[in-house]
Amino acid sequence: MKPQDETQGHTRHAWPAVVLAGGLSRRMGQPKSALHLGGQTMLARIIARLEPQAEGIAVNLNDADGQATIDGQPVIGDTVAGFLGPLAGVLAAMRHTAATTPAASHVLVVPTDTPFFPPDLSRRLTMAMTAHGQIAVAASNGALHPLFALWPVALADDLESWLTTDPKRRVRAFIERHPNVTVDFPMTDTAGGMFDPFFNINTPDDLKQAEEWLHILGESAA
Ligand SMILES: Nc1nc2c(ncn2[C@@H]2O[C@H](COP(=O)(O)OP(=O)(O)OP(=O)(O)O)[C@@H](O)[C@H]2O)c(=O)[nH]1
Ligand SMILES: [Mg+2]
Repeated sequence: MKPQDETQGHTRHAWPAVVLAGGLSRRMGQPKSALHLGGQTMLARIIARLEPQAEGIAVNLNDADGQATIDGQPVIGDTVAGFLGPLAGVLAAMRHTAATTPAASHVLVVPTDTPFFPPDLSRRLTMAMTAHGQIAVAASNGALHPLFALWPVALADDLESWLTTDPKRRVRAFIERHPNVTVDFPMTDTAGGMFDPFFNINTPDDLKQAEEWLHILGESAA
C-alpha cells in the first residue's frame, strides 16, 4: 500500500521537505549553503530545484540562533545539541513535519551541497515505496546517497534514542535498522561525458568542477 495523505485520502508525490544546511563545512572552509554557483547561492539553487517537487520547504541549521527565515523558507535548528551529524538534521526534519504537517507520513530530506539532484527525486522515491513505514533512499552509479531520502516521520523517537546512544551515528547504519527501498537514478549523458546528478560539493576543487558541469549542463542561467 502506498503512503497516504490521511486528510485527503490520496497518495502524495510532493512531501514536506527539509534542506540539511547544518554541518561544519570543514573541508570547504566556509558555509556551503552561502557559496555562489552560477550566480546563485547553493541554497537558493537547491530550493529552486526542490520547490516543484515539495510541499513546503524548511532549512535546517545546527542552531537557528533566532533566525526565522532564510531565502524565504522557515529555519529549523537541530533538536539535539552537539553537532551530531546529518542525522540530527533528519530528526529535526521529522519533528518539524510532525508539528506542522501531521497528515504527512514522510518528509523528504536533501543536503545543501548537491545542487544537481534529479527533478523527479520525490516522485521516484514515492513510487518505490511498497508499504507504510519504509525509508526510500536514492542511489546512482553503484553508490547509495543516504542523505537523499524519504523518511517516515514515525521514526523520530527511535532516531532520537539511537542518535544519543550510538557512538558512530552513521546514516546508513540507521537506515539498515528499518524497512527500506533503494531507487537507482541514471547518470546524465552530456557533451562532457557521463554526469552523476548526485555530484557532491565538499571542497573548493569540487566547487570549481561544479561550475564546469553547470556550463556543460546548460544550467548556468538557472
Ligand atoms: N543539522 C545538521 N546537519 C549536518 C550536520 N553535519 C553535517 N550536516 C549536513 O549533512 C550534509 C552532509 O555533510 P558533510 O558533507 O559532511 O558536510 P559538513 O559536515 O558540513 O562538511 P565537512 O565538515 O567538510 O565534513 C550537509 O548538508 C550538512 O549540512 C550536523 O551536525 N547537523
Ligand atoms: Mg561532515
